Amino acid sequence: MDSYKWGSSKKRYEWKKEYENGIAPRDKALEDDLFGNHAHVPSGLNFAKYDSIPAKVTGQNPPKSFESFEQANLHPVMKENIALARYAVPTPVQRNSISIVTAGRDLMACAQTGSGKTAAFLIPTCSSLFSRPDLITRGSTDGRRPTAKPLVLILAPTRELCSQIFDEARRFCYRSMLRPCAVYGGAGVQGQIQQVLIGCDVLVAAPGRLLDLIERGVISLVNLKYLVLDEADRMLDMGFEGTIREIVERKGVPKDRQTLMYSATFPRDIRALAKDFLQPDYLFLKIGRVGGTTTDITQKVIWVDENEKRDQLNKILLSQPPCRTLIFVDTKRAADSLDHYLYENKFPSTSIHGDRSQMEREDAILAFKSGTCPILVATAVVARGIDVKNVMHVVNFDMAQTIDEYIHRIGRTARVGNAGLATSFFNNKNMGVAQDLTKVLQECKQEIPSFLTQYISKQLRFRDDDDDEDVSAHLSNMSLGTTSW
Ligand SMILES: Nc1ncnc2c1ncn2[C@@H]1O[C@H](COP(=O)(O)OP(=O)(O)OP(=O)(O)O)[C@@H](O)[C@H]1O
Repeated sequence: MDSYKWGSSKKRYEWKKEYENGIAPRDKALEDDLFGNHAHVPSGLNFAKYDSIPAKVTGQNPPKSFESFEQANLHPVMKENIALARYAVPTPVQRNSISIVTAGRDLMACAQTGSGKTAAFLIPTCSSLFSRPDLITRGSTDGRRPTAKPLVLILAPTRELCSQIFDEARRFCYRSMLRPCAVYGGAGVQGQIQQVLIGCDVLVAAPGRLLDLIERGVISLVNLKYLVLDEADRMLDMGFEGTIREIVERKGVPKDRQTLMYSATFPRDIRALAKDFLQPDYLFLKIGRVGGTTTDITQKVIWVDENEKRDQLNKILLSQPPCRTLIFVDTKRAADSLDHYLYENKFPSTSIHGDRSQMEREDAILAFKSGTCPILVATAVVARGIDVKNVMHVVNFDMAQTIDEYIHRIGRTARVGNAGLATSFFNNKNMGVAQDLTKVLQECKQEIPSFLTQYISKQLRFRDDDDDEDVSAHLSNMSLGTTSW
């Protein structure tokens, strides 16, 4: 177990004092690890189409966005790292987010899956700190127990997502003084403590493990400059809200930090709740529709009764050229059982769910990424944020129970302008999502199967897509019981 290489202990650039008066040297081996082909998700033919998606900023005096990374007011080292990552042009969420964060404003941002939200917060926050060596602290030398004092805290809902954002942070902090770290449950806590005590300026954390390390006195948030909630609507829903409040409101987080929130979906009631954490003059950015998806995904919905699902899946997998396929099921047991079935039928599959040990979870993602097991059976644990190149097909073996969950799941394919396919098995058990699903299919001009035609709307209206100032009004109407949808 000790010799296992956890995601959180991966190598990062180690700044040395002697670099202070010059330029930090390159580290060729690390550069290959961070920016080599294996780490690169090439943008697709439809990348240019991002420009046609309307971007809207709501709030007082928003700063102007910019056209190219060159025009943005970024540190030269950050510009080099962006070039190494092969990002030629910023996506719309990056253009707007970088200028808003650089202008010192709080932000709630909503943009489609796979459109570069991670870099939209890492680039401006880290870049602004590259020129602030005065803020960086390292363990005390006076014999007292050292405490890590991060300047940037990124909270994310799953261990896999923390590990992935940590990888991005290792890229964007390359050749800088900032040392990124990740803490999340399941992985060896001692190794994580060792790492944060060496130096921890950018911390990617799952809420539970972070709270534990704050309570042990290993991490203190008193120096925080930026608080980022990735998958913010998930971080503020019932499962996490209490822990987030505990961390943000009762653990010494400075009131004058900047707070940034990102997601592809943002239900109106959660947006209203999110205001508790934002400055009153925060800006609300939406690229396209809140909760919308990309037209680069071909969405197929087919009727399949429960007892026919396995046969149907078998047929689909055999009828398509072998490609990286992610299959979602509802429960941990279903994941185990379907993985077993596929394995017995000689498909190269593996599976991931919350009852697996963290070692098994990291191994499953690695096998899927490397292509050793190009079929991954998963529960919702990888529905959000996970970015694996060339996922060509997402199958909802068990249909998602909410439209937002559906949007995140199918968003594992067709990332950064690539095309992808999502096939959903639908039957009597899924009628609860029929109306919202039909709207999404209509909006994206997808084929609507005969069993959904009764839900076709003459006028498409989406309840989460109003601008942010409407949210409070909506909530008070709701409490009066006058909401009509
Ligand atoms: N400007 C860019 N040019 C090219 N590729 C980019 C650019 N920005 C981001 N990418 C790549 O796009 C992919 C998707 O980015 P990211 O995971 O941040 O998307 P996201 O919007 O957070 O998606 P999700 O909502 O699913 O979490 C990543 O592989 C990232 O490296």
